[in-house]
Amino acid sequence: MSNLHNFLVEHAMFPFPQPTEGGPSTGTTDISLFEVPKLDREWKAKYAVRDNMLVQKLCNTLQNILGDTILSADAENQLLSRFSPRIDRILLSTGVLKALGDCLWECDMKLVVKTEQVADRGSSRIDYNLKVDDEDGGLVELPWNGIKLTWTCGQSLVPRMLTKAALYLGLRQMEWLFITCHNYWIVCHLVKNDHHPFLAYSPMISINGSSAPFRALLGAILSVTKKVPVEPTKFDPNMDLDTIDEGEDQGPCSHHHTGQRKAESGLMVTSSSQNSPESSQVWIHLYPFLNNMLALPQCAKSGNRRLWLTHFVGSGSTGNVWQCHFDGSIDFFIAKVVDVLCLADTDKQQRLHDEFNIYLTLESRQPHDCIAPHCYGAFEGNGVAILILDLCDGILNGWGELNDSERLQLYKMVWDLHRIGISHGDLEPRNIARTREHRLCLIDFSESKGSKICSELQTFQKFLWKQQPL
Ligand SMILES: Nc1ncnc2c1ncn2[C@@H]1O[C@H](COP(=O)(O)OP(=O)(O)OP(=O)(O)O)[C@@H](O)[C@H]1O
Repeated sequence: MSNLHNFLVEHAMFPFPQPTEGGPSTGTTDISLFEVPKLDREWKAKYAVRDNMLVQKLCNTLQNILGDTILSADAENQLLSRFSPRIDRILLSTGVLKALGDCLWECDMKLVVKTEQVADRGSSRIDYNLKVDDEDGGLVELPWNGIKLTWTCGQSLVPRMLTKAALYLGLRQMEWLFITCHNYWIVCHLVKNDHHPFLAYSPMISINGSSAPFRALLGAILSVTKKVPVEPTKFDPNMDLDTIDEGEDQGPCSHHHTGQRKAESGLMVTSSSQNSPESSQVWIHLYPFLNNMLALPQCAKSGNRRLWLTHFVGSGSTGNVWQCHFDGSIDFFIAKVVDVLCLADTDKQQRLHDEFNIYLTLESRQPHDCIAPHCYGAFEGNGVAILILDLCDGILNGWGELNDSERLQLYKMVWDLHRIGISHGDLEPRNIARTREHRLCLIDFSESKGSKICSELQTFQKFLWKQQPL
């Protein structure tokens, strides 16, 4: 018979590979500053406080909860098979989950992996979303997720990353977040408090020869599910999260493509509700891309250039797509929004720039509106880049929806595109839209390239006519 807590102190360790083995993560979570207004007051961290003892506090909580829980010889052998020689440390594999599940089992709790969204086109989202059986048999939403934020070893904790972690926690109404980067972990705790909710964060801790990261993780899970509070972090108002992104330092990605600040467009954007008081609305000033020659729609020209993102349409690998309208107008448009919060977002930003260049080419041709929705320009502001387009009625769900004349119309459209020297690069039904004038058009030029060969056209012909002659 041995003691579960002592067992964990001795065995709950991860391997410590060299940076070349696997390398640091460069993924990032998909969190938009536009989501800020959706945060409930108590979940919106306003400050960040470094707590050097945070991990230790979690380990102490775990020790208190486990007390002298005894392991039978069988249970010990079972756990040893999970923990020896080392726990598989990669969150995207199941080693950690199995080890956690076994420990919770010893505490008469069952771990259920609810959803698992693994890396998507180089951008890591939520790795795991877990549930634990609570004592009454109901399911508890487990506020723990391992996520990967862009953070290279040795880099100090940049405020921008903390802002993102705080947003992530607040939007998902979770208290704990474990950020991993190669051999290091950072633990974040959202401390809810009506007067000044804040984010407590640990210094970077190494997994080298230490079982503390795993114990802290289990401590966070058990403290929530068993409702055992962790020793509080002292509030310190020195680092104000709300003002972090203001000022001249616009972060690593800003002006990446332009190298200089552009003239302000007078355009502002928000996802705040129009019913919310002015004081709680979050507005971002927008600056046109340097090569933006396109004019805003007529309804935006009469003075008030405020853009309201009103309805979330969908998201893709480049960014989030919103329905929007200008102040005082009932004409709806589409805004394709890319977060530019950290270096890993530069890839998406580049895709938006490339897509905008395609729209510029199309807009300079007549009749441009046969191929794609009208584009009204591309802009960037604090942490975002945005493309404004005409709103279409919907997208195709499959090629089978097309009648004969639509197939011809579409084929001709792609033919025209290639004549201009552009290949779309992603001709799928989801990228074919129906306009409000009941025509078809192509959307999503984020994979488009200049093209000399027409293999895309040949493949497309096969899609449409299933290899039968025209
Ligand atoms: N002009 C538009 N009108 C209406 N809906 C649109 C428009 N543009 C995009 N959408 C919607 O938003 C979704 C995502 O847009 P889009 O495909 O441009 O984004 P993406 O990030 O480039 O996606 P992908 O991962 O396919 O490359 C589309 O599938 C469509 O439903």
